[in-house]
Amino acid sequence: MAVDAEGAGATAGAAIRISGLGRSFGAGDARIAAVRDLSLEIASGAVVALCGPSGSGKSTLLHLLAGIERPDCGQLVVDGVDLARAGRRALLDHRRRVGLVFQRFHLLPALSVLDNVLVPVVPLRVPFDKVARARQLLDAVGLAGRESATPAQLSGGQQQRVAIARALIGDPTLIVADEPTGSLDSATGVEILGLLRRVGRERSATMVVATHDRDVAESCDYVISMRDGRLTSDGAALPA
Ligand SMILES: Nc1ncnc2c1ncn2[C@@H]1O[C@H](COP(=O)(O)OP(=O)(O)OP(=O)(O)O)[C@@H](O)[C@H]1O
Repeated sequence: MAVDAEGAGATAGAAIRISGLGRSFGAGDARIAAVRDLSLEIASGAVVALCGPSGSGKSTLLHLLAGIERPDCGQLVVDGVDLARAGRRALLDHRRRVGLVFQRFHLLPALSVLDNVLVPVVPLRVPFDKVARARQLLDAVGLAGRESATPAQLSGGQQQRVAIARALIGDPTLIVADEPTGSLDSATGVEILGLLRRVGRERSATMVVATHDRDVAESCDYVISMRDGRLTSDGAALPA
């Protein structure tokens, strides 16, 4: 199965090439194959929705893509690096190029909005002014002026905007979002996905979004579905 990039900003060639990918948990009779014999190509810059019932393996696939989990078997090549075989250093470098967005935002409650955005780059030496970049991103997600607020002072949608800014601070080439609208009402969810798409596109980032929400899935370029750890659909573009 192959998923192409649509629209501006895409570069030639697949950013993600997956072949015969497998990941299991547990042992013996309790062994669960969360991802099994999965093959897929996603071109750089594509925005892909990943659908499927609970337990079908979506989060596991996202964790594999992000380099948080290691595959048991198969190939998982992201920007030329096979994460199944990469050494520790290469895996760390990969993780730095991934922006993560979660359903429950995972903001640190004691930190200000600005400091939350800065968290991923605090330990890193980066070729830009971290604070200036964080402020710029907060502006881009519509939160200029709220830098000193704490997460508890923000609505759910605003907290997810902070999480999106945090995901972008390291200039990711891949954005992995696990149910990013799952804690939001549906209008806010579509708005947040629109924002994520816009900021992702501006950076030509490839984006994979796990979602149960049909509206969110339809707003992506492609929809792929999983069941029992396998892909069930062929990644055809949905009609506009
Ligand atoms: N760390 C783990 N240890 C044991 N089993 C796991 C682990 N992670 C995932 N699983 C199992 O793997 C299967 C796939 O889980 P996964 O979370 O990837 O599915 P999902 O499609 O993301 O589900 P949901 O939509 O509910 O988040 C499930 O049976 C789950 O219980």
